[in-house]
Amino acid sequence: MHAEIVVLPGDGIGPEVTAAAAAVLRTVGQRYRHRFDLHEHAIGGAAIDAHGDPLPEKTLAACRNADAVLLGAVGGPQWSDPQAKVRPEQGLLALRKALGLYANLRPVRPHPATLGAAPIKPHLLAGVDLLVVRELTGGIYFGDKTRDADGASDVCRYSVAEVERVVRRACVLARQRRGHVTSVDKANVLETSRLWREVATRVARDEFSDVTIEHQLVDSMAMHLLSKPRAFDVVVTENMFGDILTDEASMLAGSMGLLPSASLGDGRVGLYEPIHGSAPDIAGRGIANPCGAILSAAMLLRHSLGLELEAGCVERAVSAALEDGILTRDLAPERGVGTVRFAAEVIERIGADCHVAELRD
Ligand SMILES: NC(=O)C1=CN([C@@H]2O[C@H](COP(=O)(O)OP(=O)(O)OC[C@H]3O[C@@H](n4cnc5c(N)ncnc54)[C@H](O)[C@@H]3O)[C@@H](O)[C@H]2O)C=CC1
Ligand SMILES: CC(C)CC(=O)C(=O)O
Ligand SMILES: [Mg+2]
Repeated sequence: MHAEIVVLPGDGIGPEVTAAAAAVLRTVGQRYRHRFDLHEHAIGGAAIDAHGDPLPEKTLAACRNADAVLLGAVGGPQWSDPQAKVRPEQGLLALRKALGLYANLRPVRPHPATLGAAPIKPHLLAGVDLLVVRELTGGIYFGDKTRDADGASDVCRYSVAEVERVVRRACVLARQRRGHVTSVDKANVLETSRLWREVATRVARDEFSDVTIEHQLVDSMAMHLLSKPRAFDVVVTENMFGDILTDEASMLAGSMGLLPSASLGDGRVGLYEPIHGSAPDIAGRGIANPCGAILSAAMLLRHSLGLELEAGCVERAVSAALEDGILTRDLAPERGVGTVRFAAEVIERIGADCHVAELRD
């Protein structure tokens, strides 16, 4: 197949991890005879520096015309002045909104080889396999923001239609898994959460009789996620709660560097990015964990290009590298390898168990 893939490296460790994921995509293209054309464009702080705009027109146009978009991360202290008129993060929020990517899929499946790095008892982690579906284009991140001499405000708003579509997406995904959805809100306090709970209850009851739904308040969910993570299958929640709960969930896997994501809408283009940020504290040192970015590339192969078998090859190559004890420094501080070496070890293992002829038969 032929696919146009836009790569948005962004800031901090973004360029380091996207280089690793792009190398993996090129390898998949060569081994399985696909033509993947990768084109880099600017976003975030790098785009502010080069063009004065965190999401230049040219970048947005390229994303709209692509088959899929792979992104690293945006942001950093040099663009974080409270007085700044434009911020890198605005570029990413605007891109998600412009492409209508309302469902952010964040799978959490701790690998046995990284359990030792997780600050949670290993017996609680065996068999954990959950999928957080985070609403991505509504809520408090997108509401009006005001500031005056006395204070500031951020408006949180959800429409019925916004809740319906993301809950539907979560229920469809649950059907393909273990058939259980946990909807997370703060319905004891927030009006948007009372709406969320009503709509989620109705959608599940009226449209998905084969899916069970339960409701959890976000504060106790933060606790349950660590004390009984095996209890969850699909977790659906609003934008900010999903952002926070998935950083927490990365500790089930062992590092922020491990978790991938896919952002999908009803349109053609999907956006794929690790869940972590630009990690300024380790940027430029060649030690970032590229797993989240590489596994995001696997999600790109699956969800945007329909290449399920190739996606599986990449996921198994990452697993095989971890099983063979190849770990980055976030997981093995004393003996960990760098970003480039980890990517090379994954690339070496791609296709070890899956040759082109088998894939095409
Ligand atoms: N999607 C995006 O582009 C996101 C951007 N950000 C931005 O990133 C900047 C830094 O934010 P932080 O709060 O520090 O969050 P962060 O996710 O960048 O880093 C949190 C901690 O995790 C570590 N870490 C993250 N990714 C890693 C990886 N791949 N390998 C090894 N260690 C890793 C970092 O070294 C740091 O100690 C901010 O400007 C923030 O706005 C934050 C989250 C998401
Ligand atoms: C706009 C981003 C910085 C928000 C975030 O932390 C994320 O999407 O994970
Ligand atoms: Mg986040």
